[in-house]
Amino acid sequence: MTSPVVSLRGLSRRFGGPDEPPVLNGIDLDIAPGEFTALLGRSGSGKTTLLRTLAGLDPVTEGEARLPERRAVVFQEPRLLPWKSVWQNVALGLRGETAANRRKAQAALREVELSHREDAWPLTLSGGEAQRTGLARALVREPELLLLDEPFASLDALTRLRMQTLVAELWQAHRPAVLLVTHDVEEALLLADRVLVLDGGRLSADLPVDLPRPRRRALPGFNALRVKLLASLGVDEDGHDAASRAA
Ligand SMILES: Nc1ncnc2c1ncn2[C@@H]1O[C@H](COP(=O)(O)OP(=O)(O)OP(=O)(O)O)[C@@H](O)[C@H]1O
Repeated sequence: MTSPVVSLRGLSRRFGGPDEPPVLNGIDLDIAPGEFTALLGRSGSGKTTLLRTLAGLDPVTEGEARLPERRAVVFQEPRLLPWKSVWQNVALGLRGETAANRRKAQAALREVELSHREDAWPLTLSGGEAQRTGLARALVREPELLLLDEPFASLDALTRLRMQTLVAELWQAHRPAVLLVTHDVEEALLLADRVLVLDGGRLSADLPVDLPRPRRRALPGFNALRVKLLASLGVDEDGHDAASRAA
């Protein structure tokens, strides 16, 4: 087996004192090069905390984390610098607005279909355009690990569908390992090879998604996986809390 691009062993993270339960509690996880992984879990289960550790933004205080050098993150809000143009924001991924980096930024903007907005100011962009700029800024680094923290959550439904397709295409073209944090079970199944569920500080499910690509909701097996994942999140098919229904 090729060696994993990410390897976590016994990773724990606590924010409170020693009496507080840890947010992450002894996580073991390997992610293979090029693997598309989705991370689900209830609100407050620690998804962003895990993503920030993989991004190298938070220190590892308990356990071990082996991470690749080239990592890039796209957050829910695009976090663009308003005083820099679109291409200059993309070039931030490269450190330095040289002619060569400008060409790389332009190539990344072509890939996210935003060439026509290269000189625009971030405040004039739509939500979808801003997120595509964020994606271009991540891609331009040619990351081995691309971390996506609910990148479509604040977009309207149609833009969200377009962005999901774009991310699937970019992943197939560049093949970084991806960790996508999402609340959306269908989004996880449309994009990922593997879905993890975080619960009580541990990975409570690790489900392979062996559906053919391009993915569609109408594929045989899609709904069965959806129901299985919802169950591992403690929700039944209609969105009811399984525990409260059983009571
Ligand atoms: N810097 C911090 N200081 C103190 N507590 C924190 C910090 N960051 C996260 N937490 C706590 O850790 C827990 C997990 O937070 P996290 O944001 O990782 O959850 P999440 O699964 O991403 O939630 P959501 O789905 O609502 O975004 C929460 O209880 C949160 O309050």
